[in-house]
Amino acid sequence: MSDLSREHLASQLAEAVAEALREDLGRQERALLVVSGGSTPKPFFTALSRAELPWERVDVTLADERWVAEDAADSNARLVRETLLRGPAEAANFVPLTSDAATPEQGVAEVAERVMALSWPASVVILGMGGDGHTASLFPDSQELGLALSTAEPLVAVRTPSQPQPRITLSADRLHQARRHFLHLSGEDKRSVLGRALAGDDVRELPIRAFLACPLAIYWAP
Ligand SMILES: O=C(O)[C@H](O)[C@@H](O)[C@H](O)[C@H](O)COP(=O)(O)O
Repeated sequence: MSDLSREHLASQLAEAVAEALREDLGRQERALLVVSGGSTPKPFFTALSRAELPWERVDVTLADERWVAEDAADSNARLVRETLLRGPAEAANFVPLTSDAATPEQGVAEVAERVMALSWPASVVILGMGGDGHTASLFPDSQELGLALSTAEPLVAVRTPSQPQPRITLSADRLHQARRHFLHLSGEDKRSVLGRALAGDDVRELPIRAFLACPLAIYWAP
């Protein structure tokens, strides 16, 4: 693992995303940025937070979220608040994907209203990928995967044996509603999984495949 190359990749991705936001803000009032959570994005979020742009006109939301309190260690909202919404980017408008409801099934309608009020299509969607080929919370072992891949609804509550927490995720349809898609991943294991995904077409086996047909800028470092 080369930290330097991952840091460099993160900076390159941050520059590309900042440029995309500037471009859209040059012709519309607001721009929507949809980001993924997990561990990979941290250096990217830090680099992007330093970008000089009219952040007060940028809405930021998540591709998915664990249904946990926003101050929980594994909250994606906490990750975004602590690493992206700093410095210049602190002025951005962050829209989290959780509510006070006890479960994502009870909270999904309220969160969907909040998300639908944003300025779609998004300027940018940043996807990550897990070792099982999931992206957002489109997990191959989730009983809601078929729904999340086919519904026109913006959000789906997800439970999956491979994850300790219930989740909420943007649907594949909603994640496709963006002008630009980026896939940010690192390491040899994920490169190998991506290679398998590119060589096949069964989306339910490797859900990242749902995004490999559309223009997708892949940012990978060892
Ligand atoms: O909530 C999440 O965990 C993410 O949205 C998820 O889809 C992530 O992108 C992958 O699981 C990769 O995570 P890592 O970057 O931690 O490998």
